[in-house]
Amino acid sequence: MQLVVGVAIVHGGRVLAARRSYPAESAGRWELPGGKVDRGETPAEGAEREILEELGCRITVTGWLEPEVQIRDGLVLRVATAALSDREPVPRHGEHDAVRWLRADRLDDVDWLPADRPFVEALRKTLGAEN
Ligand SMILES: Nc1nc2c([nH]c(=O)n2[C@H]2C[C@H](O)[C@@H](COP(=O)(O)OP(=O)(O)OP(=O)(O)O)O2)c(=O)[nH]1
Repeated sequence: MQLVVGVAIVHGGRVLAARRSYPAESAGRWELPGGKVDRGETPAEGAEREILEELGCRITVTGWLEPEVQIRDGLVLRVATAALSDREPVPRHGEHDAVRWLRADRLDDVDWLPADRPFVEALRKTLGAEN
């Protein structure tokens, strides 16, 4: 079973969503940036490494959201909440072609990947608690 970590970076009462540029079936849809946790890495270490690679910024994992969602055979998604530790995230390496900071009342504005949808209500609560 391969674990994928999506990271809900929360800052100023908003969460960062990223638009995938590939593969074709996911292109144009939105996700929480992150990726596959490597062997020998904790999920939090994987989250911090993927965000540094994809967005060029450091984060600190602050918690985990329920539930755990099967993306497809052999691939499971967990979502971490995280705080920004330094500069603003900027997409690099072409995996994402846009990012947006969404407030609680804007979470439905983007077309989330199916596996991310079960997390939207938990995200709304997390952001509501920040305000
Ligand atoms: N990162 C991320 N991936 C997600 C989310 N929701 C979702 O279905 N996925 C899927 C898309 C991909 O099929 C898979 C993660 O692959 P990835 O391409 O982000 O991971 P990676 O950077 O480690 O990938 P790789 O190129 O090394 O295979 O999980 C999400 O919120 N965040």
